[in-house]
Parts: sequence; structure tokens; C-alpha cells
Amino acid sequence: MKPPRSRSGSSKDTGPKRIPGKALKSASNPGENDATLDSATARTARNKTVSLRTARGRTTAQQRWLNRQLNDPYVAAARKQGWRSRAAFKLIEIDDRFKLIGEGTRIIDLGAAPGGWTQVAVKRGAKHVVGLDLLPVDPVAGAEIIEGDFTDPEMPDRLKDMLGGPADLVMSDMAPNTTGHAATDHMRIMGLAEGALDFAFQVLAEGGSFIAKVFQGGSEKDMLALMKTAFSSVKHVKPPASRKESSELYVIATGFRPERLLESSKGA
Ligand SMILES: C[S@@+](CC[C@H](N)C(=O)[O-])C[C@H]1O[C@@H](n2cnc3c(N)ncnc32)[C@H](O)[C@@H]1O
Repeated sequence: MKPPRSRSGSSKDTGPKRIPGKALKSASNPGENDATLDSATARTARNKTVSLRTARGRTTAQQRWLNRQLNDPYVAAARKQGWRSRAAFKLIEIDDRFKLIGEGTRIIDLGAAPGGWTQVAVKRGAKHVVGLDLLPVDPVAGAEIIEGDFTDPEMPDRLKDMLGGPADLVMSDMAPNTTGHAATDHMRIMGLAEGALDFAFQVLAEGGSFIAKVFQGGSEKDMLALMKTAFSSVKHVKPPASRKESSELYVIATGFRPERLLESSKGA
């Protein structure tokens, strides 16, 4: 695998020099959520691997996860460049291609913990960034962080107030706790993506964009049809930083057209 690169020649994307405070664990299971690796985990992973081997004398799922993390160039690069998660590279790769973040962009980051995407948004010059997660997130300079559930009915207005107006970009890297049962996990992640889309409809400015994590097979038929109505362009991408063996994809919808959404809801 090629080592990850930040945006060519830009000093903006080198990430902070150090990770302030202690990074936080995500709610998902080890092995399913690459954001669970923080620098502290990485520092102790080698020791844990050894002790697991010693304790059990056989390979465990946790040991495989630790080995994978230790051998992952994105994990090493994230640690070196000061990104809180290897997931930061997914947003960097998406934004290199779609150019959604720029000077003055107002962004809502749903499922922000431990803060990698929020860091990238700030580094790329976004004007206002609000990160939301069920879990606490250490402060990110230049962003506002709030702990809560995006399904809370007050959340869309609350986040719009924090941004000082509608958002130009809603991004969701939200992931549920995984069960290991593929169909259930697929349903849960698609539920989050659909919820994020509904949230985006409530907070996006005309012409705004939406990024969400979905599962292989792309977006569900109904969700895709709705996005095609409400946005001028809808694409699915698998950024190189997304693990090959993972069935995750990202849907990128640009050019929000609220009037089309209104028309279609009248016709329904
Ligand atoms: C893969 S992690 C996000 C990683 C993040 N993009 C980064 O780069 O650091 C997914 C996050 O979604 C959050 N999440 C799941 N359901 C949520 C909900 N209902 N409201 C807010 N956050 C949620 C989880 O707590 C978890 O921290």
C-alpha cells in the first residue's frame, strides 16, 4: 500500500504538531472502527499484543486488530501528522477530489469523535465548524464541539445557531456499535445515513453539500432517489484510506436544491 500523502504541496494539511490531551475511544468494536486507534493505543499496542500472545498462546480477534493497526501505514501517518484518527485521510482524499471545504465554509460534522474530520475541516480553512458526537471529544482549536445525539429534535436549530446560519456542508462519518451480524450492521449504518440526510435537509444552505458513510451496494434505493431529487449531483466513492476489506463507501451529494425537495414532497 502506498504511504498516505497530504494535499500536494499544501502546508495546511500537515495536521497539528501534537495531539492535545488524551484521545478518546469510539463506541464501535475494535476492528470495525478505525477511529478507535489513538496515539495512546498505538503506543501500548505492541505491549498488549505480546501479552495477549503470552496469555493465550493463540490468535485472538483483538490481537489481529492490534496487529492490523500496527501494520497500517495510515495509522502511523495519522500519529506522525497529529490527526486523531486514520479516518482523517478519508476526508482529505474525498476533499482533494470534490473540493468541498474552503475558506469560509460552514460545516457540521456528525459523529465527530475522536475529532479527525473536525481537524481536517479546520485545517482546510472552514469558517465555522461544529462537531457533534454521543461521546466526549477533546477540544479542537478553531471548532466548536458538542456532546449529544443528532436525532435530538432540537439539534438542527441548535447547530445552525452555533454556526451563525445554515451549513454549507454536512458530513457524517457516523457509525453504530457493530454486532458482527452483517444484515443488522448494514441496517443500522443505513439508518444513521438516512437520519443524517434528513438532518442535512433541515440545516443546509441552498447549493450545500452532504457526505455520509454508507455500506457497499451504495445508498438504499429510496434514499438515493431522494438525494437525486434534492441535489444536483450524487456520487459514491471509496477513498483509498478506506480499508479494502471494509464494505464502507461514502456518498457525496452536491448542489442542494431545497425547492426540488419541496416540490417532490407536495407531489407525494
Ligand atoms: C467512525 S467514528 C467517527 C470518526 C471521525 N470522523 C474522526 O475522523 O475522528 C463514528 C462516530 O459516530 C458516533 N455516533 C454514532 N451514532 C451517533 C448519534 N446518534 N449521534 C451522534 N454521534 C453518533 C459514534 O459515537 C462515533 O464516535
